[in-house]
Amino acid sequence: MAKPVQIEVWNPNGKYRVVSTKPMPGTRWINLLIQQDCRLEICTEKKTILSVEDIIALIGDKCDGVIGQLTEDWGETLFSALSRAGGKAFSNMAVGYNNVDVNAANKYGVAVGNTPGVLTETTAELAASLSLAAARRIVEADEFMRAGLYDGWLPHLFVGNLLKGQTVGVIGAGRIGSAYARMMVEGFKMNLIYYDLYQATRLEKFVTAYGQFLKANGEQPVTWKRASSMDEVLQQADVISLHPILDKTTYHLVNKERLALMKKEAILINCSRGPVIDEVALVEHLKANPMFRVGLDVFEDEPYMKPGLADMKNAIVVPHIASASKWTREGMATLAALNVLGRIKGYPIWSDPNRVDLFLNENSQPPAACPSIVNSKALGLPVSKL
Ligand SMILES: NC(=O)c1ccc[n+]([C@@H]2O[C@H](COP(=O)([O-])OP(=O)(O)OC[C@H]3O[C@@H](n4cnc5c(N)ncnc54)[C@H](O)[C@@H]3O)[C@@H](O)[C@H]2O)c1
Ligand SMILES: O=C(O)[C@H](O)CO
Repeated sequence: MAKPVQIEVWNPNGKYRVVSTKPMPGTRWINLLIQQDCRLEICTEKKTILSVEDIIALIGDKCDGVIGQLTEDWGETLFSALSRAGGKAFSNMAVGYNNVDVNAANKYGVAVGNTPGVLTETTAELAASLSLAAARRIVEADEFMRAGLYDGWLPHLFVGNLLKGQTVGVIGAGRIGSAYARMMVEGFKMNLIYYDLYQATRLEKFVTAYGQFLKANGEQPVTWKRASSMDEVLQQADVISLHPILDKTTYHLVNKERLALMKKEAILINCSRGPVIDEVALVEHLKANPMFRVGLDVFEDEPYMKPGLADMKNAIVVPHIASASKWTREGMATLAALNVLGRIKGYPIWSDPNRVDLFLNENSQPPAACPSIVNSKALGLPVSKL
């Protein structure tokens, strides 16, 4: 039998029972649920990653919906438990949902929500921060200062790479990849090369217009190119940032052979998912190429790093914080709660999950719709006309 899990209860007499597997930032998401007759149970267990057994205990015999986290394994076992408890809604508090078996959710008629849009700029800003930190060796220099090793200015001290005029490569030019590309092109006047399965038309128009603006002001215009293969990006770019979803097609997308295609002094950034890079191959590449640098927010076996990575001076590592701004995390909590609430209430699905601003406006009631349900078509759920 599963062990009881520690919880905090809001609105005990609410008609619908909603469980959140973690406390989440802000209070708006809590208020929105309790105003709509939900009894909310928030798991306050100290353990960071809940097991399937812990979550089964949280679901119990009656549960209308669950808000969960990307660290949890949402597969057949949990969706069948949720369905047996009468639940028909689950939402990840994340845009990525590689931890969710959507086919299993479909089988049990459970809607799967995610939280796009609200984290686009925040995540892109972290990718840009890692790019700058790697190019200018900020972490190494900071450690050097704190170790009391600075004894005066020297011509060769922590010489790094200038970004202006270099080429930024983006793999996966969706919401976050495009936002990152715009930051690097506009902020640092870098040229763009990108690879995606689809054409990033708005991004291309942006770079063209910015290039024209620079030219009209007597400056070197920036350029863009849509690469016909990922290898072309790896060979040509000076800074490469990875932003695809994680699925079978992107697992170990960057492997030993592909690392070897990159420039010896290139910078590789990963704010997507750890398994997009073969991390063992990356450690070997970092050892063999001291001028090659990486900035990693995500890891293949999170929360662990592959042996040797933590010792590499040419690697900057941060603990999956790319979406960690207050506004974004509170917004993610709101969108996840509204996905679950909307499904419980039988609301239709918002027609454009990239346009979620109306749900985030604290001064008005959110629309009566689920902001983003990834399997709405498979479940035949109606689309909102709002
Ligand atoms: N580190 C973090 O905290 C953090 C935060 C937010 C998102 N993410 C990750 O970033 C991912 C992207 O988020 P998004 O909102 O930009 O999603 P998105 O769907 O807008 O963009 C993903 C892009 O990847 C492209 N793509 C898919 N398969 C590809 C392939 N094989 N090769 C090249 N491109 C491919 C898609 O066509 C799409 O344009 C999420 O799925 C999530 O895993 C991580
Ligand atoms: O997919 C996501 O949303 C992130 O990894 C957490 O912000």
